[in-house]
Amino acid sequence: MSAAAETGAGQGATVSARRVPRVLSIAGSDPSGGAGIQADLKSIAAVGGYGMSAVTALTAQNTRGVRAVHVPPAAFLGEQLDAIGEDIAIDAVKIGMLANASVIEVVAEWLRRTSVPVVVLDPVMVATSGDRLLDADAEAALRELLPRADLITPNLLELAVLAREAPAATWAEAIAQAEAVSAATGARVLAKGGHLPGADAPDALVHAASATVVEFGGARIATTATHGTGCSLSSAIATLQAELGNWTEAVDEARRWLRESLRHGESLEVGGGHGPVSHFAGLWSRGGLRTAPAPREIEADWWAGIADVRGAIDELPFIRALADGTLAREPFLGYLAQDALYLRDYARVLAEASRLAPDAAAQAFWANSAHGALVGELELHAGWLSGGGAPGALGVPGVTGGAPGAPGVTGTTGAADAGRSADPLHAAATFAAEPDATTTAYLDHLLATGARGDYAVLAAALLPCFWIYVDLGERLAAGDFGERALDPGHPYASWLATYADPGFAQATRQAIDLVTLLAADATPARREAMHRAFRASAEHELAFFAAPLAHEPAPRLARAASR
Ligand SMILES: Nc1ncnc2c1ncn2[C@@H]1O[C@H](COP(=O)(O)OP(=O)(O)O)[C@@H](O)[C@H]1O
Ligand SMILES: Cc1ncc(COP(=O)(O)O)c(N)n1
Repeated sequence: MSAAAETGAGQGATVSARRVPRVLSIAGSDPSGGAGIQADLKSIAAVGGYGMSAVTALTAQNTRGVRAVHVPPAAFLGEQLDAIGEDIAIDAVKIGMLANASVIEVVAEWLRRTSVPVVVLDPVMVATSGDRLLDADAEAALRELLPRADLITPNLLELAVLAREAPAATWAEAIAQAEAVSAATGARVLAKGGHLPGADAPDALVHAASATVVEFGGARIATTATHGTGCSLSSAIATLQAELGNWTEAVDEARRWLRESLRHGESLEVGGGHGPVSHFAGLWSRGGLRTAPAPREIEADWWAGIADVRGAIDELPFIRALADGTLAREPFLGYLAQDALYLRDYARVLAEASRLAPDAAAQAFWANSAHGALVGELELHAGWLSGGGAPGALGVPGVTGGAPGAPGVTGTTGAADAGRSADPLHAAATFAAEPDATTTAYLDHLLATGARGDYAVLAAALLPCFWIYVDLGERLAAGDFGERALDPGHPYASWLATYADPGFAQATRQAIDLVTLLAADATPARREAMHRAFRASAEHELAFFAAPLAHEPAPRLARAASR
């Protein structure tokens, strides 16, 4: 019982290689983790980048406020920047807290001699708590740095300072100030409405050179968790701009991510002041937290997990006698008769997998397997069961290692077939037997798994029939069960050849790849259900091989007399 399937187009196991932007944050440290480089690294990772950080200053702060600031010698920041820049290609830089004029000078000098495709500057001056994060006398130096940025992301108060005006009282005033700053610096300016009164928290991307203003509307989210929103937004935009190459799309996507993170911030229960946003809330809920094993690991685990079943199959008198040619004709024909019945329904279940398959390649694979099981393998069975001559001379029926899409059968296999039924499916003897309890149990398991409609679980249940047979066939053909199995005059040579066929091995490889890829992508619970179905089928395989030489079939239950 195996699916001698033709090799249809397989389920590719490759995951598309997306370029992960390498993003550097030049910013201050917030030990409470909500703002500064800590927020930046989380944000970069949350939107799909690889984060790096060069620390400008150390703050002692929490969600309630900043207690102290320590600025290491600016030259040491230069050392950090050189260490990173001399080794790593940087796709984007986000600049945050700069603390004082000498820090700004080091950053400006580094930017002058480093080519970075994306520079986002968040002109941090005052924390959400109201504490100063930039020396008052450093404003002039900061102003000189602005033209080096591609995008500047000031909050309302910072925008007013940069525009040398009073803080905007209306959104229209904020946009006008952003236009002025953009015109003066050449950079795009993102005006942010987080500090506006009212029910809305809009942002606007302003570019004076192209006279464009793109507004992003959005209702204000009722939350106290706004610590680090500016840091988080600017690093997310830098990352997304490196990936998407489009400022409007980058801002739009970053805002959607930030709003989702804002909604979940309070649930973190961090601190008694303005808490942080929950940077990974969306990822956690959509992707889960558990690690997933790779397909190759699943393959090794599942195979090792049925080592007991495989060992028991190897020891079966039926397999031993089949290998050394001492198996009597009766149990062999009994086995083939049950196998023919099995294959007929197995093909139905393969067809059900084809019906449920989510893509055309998998659909074709299962359909080909169904065809191969019915037509290809049954040719062998029909030859024997119809009493046809010496099937050992038949060669390999059914399994042709042809191109994808080619039918998985050989109609006839030459002169040696003479005397055999031309159409095995119509040969009266093929399905003449009654299914015994073992065959019925295996088929019930497969048919029920198919009826439950979970494609991944069904695919896992179908796998042992491929895998155990191909493994057995290959080891028999390699002489692992004795040299006699290699003898062309072996009485069951046609059976041995069928399951050692390279086309069958190739189809089995595809089935393993397809199932283990599904398992790797599944939730842990679903993967476990797949594994249970796989294990159950393997146990049925053992029972199926044991049945022909089991001493006595289990006594039939006496029917209750009906009145
Ligand atoms: N309560 C809120 N609801 C929705 N968005 C907000 C809220 N608070 C801030 N934002 C958004 O967070 C980002 C940071 O804005 P803002 O708070 O103005 O800057 P900063 O953190 O630099 O002071 C902006 O996109 C702003 O619209
Ligand atoms: C080290 C550091 N950098 C920046 C901010 C600004 O935080 P916010 O984004 O809430 O304005 C901060 N509080 N601490």
